[in-house]
Amino acid sequence: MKPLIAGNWKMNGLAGAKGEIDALIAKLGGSAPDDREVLICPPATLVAAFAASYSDEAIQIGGQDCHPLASGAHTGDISAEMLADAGAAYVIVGHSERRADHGETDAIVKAKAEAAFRAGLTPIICVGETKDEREGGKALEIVGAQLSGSLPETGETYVVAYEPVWAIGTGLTPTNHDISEMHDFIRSKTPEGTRLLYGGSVKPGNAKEILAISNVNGALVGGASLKADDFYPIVEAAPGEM
Ligand SMILES: O=C(CO)COP(=O)(O)O
Repeated sequence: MKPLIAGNWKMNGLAGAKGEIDALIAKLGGSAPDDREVLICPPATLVAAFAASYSDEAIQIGGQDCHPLASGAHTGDISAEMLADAGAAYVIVGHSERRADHGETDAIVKAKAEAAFRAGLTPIICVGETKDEREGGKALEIVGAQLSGSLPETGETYVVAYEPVWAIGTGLTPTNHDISEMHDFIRSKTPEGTRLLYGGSVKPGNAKEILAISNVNGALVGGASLKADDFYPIVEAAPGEM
């Protein structure tokens, strides 16, 4: 399988940030190498413009969230169909910032993943434990429960991102042993061929080591995806086809 290096821009980036993608593509020599996939998930306001600009480039565009329904009276929300219509290929669902800030349950995350399939998008389903849960020895149990509640049961392909909440934006990362243990665990709970991403303080300095861990098939990168100078070395650090 091809590793997937995905950038989650969160609520960052105005139209001028397109320059960072142009710079990234220039560093990549015009397009991402054939043996890895590169995805940028910008704020919803930029999805259509970016998807139109890069439709011929080997960089994909994704959304950061979607509503479970296709349309209706849901002020401020965006459906998976709208993201697909705007040119997105992927959508992140169940990010811990949405689970925490918007009360998203596993059942809602699962409904969003199913909405992504309905619209022809590939969902990136996020799971991860808090600091207290990790310190209490409950990381596997918590992630196991999130997986059983959030993963769709259809045979369609999805991506799982393991993002320990305490590692997001903190500069902290689990040990290689803990990442390996968790990814082996997630592998045992997901269909063969499912790509498993690690996310949480992935930086140019630690990407190579993390991406070399078995059952880590890519990264979901927050802060370090905003600048081409930081994101490019992470894309390059991924091993080729695995
Ligand atoms: O939440 C993340 C990606 O979805 C990770 O964020 P950071 O890379 O900034 O820690």
